[in-house]
Amino acid sequence: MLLEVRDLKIRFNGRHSKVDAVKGISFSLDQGETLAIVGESGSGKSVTSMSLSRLLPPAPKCVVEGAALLDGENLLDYTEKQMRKVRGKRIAYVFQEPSTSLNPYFTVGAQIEEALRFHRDDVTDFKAETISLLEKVGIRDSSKRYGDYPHQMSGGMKQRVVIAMALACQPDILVADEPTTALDVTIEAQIIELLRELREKENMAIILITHNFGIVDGFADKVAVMYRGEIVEQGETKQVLASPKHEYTSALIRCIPQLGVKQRRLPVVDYSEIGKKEIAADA
Ligand SMILES: Nc1ncnc2c1ncn2[C@@H]1O[C@H](COP(=O)(O)OP(=O)(O)OP(=O)(O)O)[C@@H](O)[C@H]1O
Repeated sequence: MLLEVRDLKIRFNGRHSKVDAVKGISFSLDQGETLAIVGESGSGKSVTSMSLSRLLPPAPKCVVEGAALLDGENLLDYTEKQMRKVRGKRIAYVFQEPSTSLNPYFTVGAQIEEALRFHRDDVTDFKAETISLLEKVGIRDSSKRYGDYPHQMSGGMKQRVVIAMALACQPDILVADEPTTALDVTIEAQIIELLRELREKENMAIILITHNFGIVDGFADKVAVMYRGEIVEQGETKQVLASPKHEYTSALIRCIPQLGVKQRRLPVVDYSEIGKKEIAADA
């Protein structure tokens, strides 16, 4: 088992209030496997993924309990120095908005090279490796685009550059947190296709965080559905899609737009209907 998260709890302590953002969740990930964490805004998906690299504010503002075992070692017990060897190198992130991950004052080539210099002792020709990474993520004319600044690229291209930066570190786990939300639908499909290809070529495990069940089908091996800080259902994607056990999962699946099916408007999730109970087997 590459990653095993056990009874993870995350609490934010404000001056006047406390938020239990994650209430004891468990999941696991094997090498080369893809897990999708699906849920609506505020359900605790991002803080879960950020806790794995300890990117959350320190205690007492944010208290994280439980265990996140990477190859059997609990990341939550790591010192800051040990953690620096995990970030990027073992767990890398691609966030929603590529512009926030790129520095506008440096060329994309320089930014990928910086990641290589920091994380890879085996590379000697940084420029050549950068150009080959740009090619790998599907950027045409990569030797020319190497010298581009982020503003000279489209949103989809910038997200490809961010993915190249993540790949530069050869991570075991790539966390893609809503990687296509800021992009239009055709570009979304291309980025998901790129992640699918890379997973196979690089044998990376992927955690895809999304509110959109539509991009999970055919991409993720397993899915965990989060609702208000809890995983209400998890399992093989095909199984969950074919016969969801929880009302919230069914509601999310009903929101996937279907090609050829005319819908005046998307269904609305009716929260009054969502309890802890599972759907009856014959429902
Ligand atoms: N730094 C913080 N301080 C206080 N509360 C926070 C902080 N970060 C997140 N939270 C709270 O934790 C909860 C879970 O947030 P999280 O960002 O993980 O949700 P999410 O499911 O990823 O949603 P989104 O897709 O909108 O990012 C929310 O109630 C949020 O307000």
